[in-house]
Amino acid sequence: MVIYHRELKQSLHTYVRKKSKTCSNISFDIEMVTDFKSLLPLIDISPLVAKCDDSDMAEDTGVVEVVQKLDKAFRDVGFFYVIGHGISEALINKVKEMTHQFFQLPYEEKLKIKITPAGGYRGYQRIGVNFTSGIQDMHEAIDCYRELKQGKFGDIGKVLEGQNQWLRNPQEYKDVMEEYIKLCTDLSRYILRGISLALGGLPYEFGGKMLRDPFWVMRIIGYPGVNQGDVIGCGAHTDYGLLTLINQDDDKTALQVKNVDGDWIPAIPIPGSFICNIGDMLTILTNGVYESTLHKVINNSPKFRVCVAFFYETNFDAEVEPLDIFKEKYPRKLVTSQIAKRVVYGQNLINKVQATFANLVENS
Ligand SMILES: N=C(N)NCCCC[C@H](N)C(=O)O
Ligand SMILES: O=C(O)CCC(=O)C(=O)O
Ligand SMILES: [Fe+2]
Repeated sequence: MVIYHRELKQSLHTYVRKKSKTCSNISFDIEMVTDFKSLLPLIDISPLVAKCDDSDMAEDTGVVEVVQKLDKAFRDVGFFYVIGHGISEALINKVKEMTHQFFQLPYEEKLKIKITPAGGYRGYQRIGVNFTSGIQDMHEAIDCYRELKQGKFGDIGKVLEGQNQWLRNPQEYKDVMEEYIKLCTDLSRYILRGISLALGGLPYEFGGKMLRDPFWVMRIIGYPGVNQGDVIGCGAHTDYGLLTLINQDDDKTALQVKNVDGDWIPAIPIPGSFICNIGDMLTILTNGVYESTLHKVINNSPKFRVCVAFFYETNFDAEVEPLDIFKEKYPRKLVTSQIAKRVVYGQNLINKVQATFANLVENS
């Protein structure tokens, strides 16, 4: 069952607009916006961003409040809206505008940066190339990965070696996206510090050897509009890494998140926000305390929808397993989880990529 309340959406938007007009320091009370059953929680993380590099951040009352909200959001839903993140709404919007422009180019033009296995699975894929659980996804996309130094990770790394591909159309697309990636990387690191505190650790529990040199993935996605019925834009899945930051179009609701009761909650867009969610590697590191949540995309609007998803990951060669501190604090949590208890991040990623693009043949 999909819970979708027009009134709820209306009131959420009015609430956000009113708040942003009346307060310069926007602050939300999560409970006023959501009950965790029909809408995702919303957290203003500005105190965390402000104090992030202070050694005494854990004593700040603003930080403590954010941390409590993060803990509740991640235990109950695994998803939340991030506001007060410090990335300008102008940049967030520019990224989406340029992405719309890219997808409007003629097909032949987009094919100039076509994804191939030999090119490290980087670049443009037409609608229907991507599969989730064996079913075709109705989206086109550009896939990008952090640069992998040739030979650094042996045979595992080789699969993803290649250059990210960009058309000079729109002109400054590459530069804007690279700036955006940098800011998203920083923001993810800040949120991770909050998560570390939320789990009862020090801010830097995730600074150890698995996370010193974090990998990242970015998917620039376009979902065609439809005139009737539900078309699966992306089938139900959990994300593979640590944290995901989703930047989606403001004017259509398409992403749906499964809640604890098994209902699909619509992730109604909130302008200027990111949606942040947990990936499988965080589930393993936290010994299963924070579980990655199933989500899917159905764009049933007649308009083309874009989403830019940034995935913040561990080191490429990290052997990911529960951190000792969380094993001690939360024993036996992972025993009940569906997720493996130990994986090599890069190998796990490659298995996913190869399954997703099983039908992609060289030179097609
Ligand atoms: N890097 C991430 N998380 N990408 C998410 C894509 C999810 C769908 C993919 N076809 C799959 O089957 O997993
Ligand atoms: O389009 C969206 O809103 C989310 C896409 C997504 O879940 C993914 O690429 O992993
Ligand atoms: Fe996802």
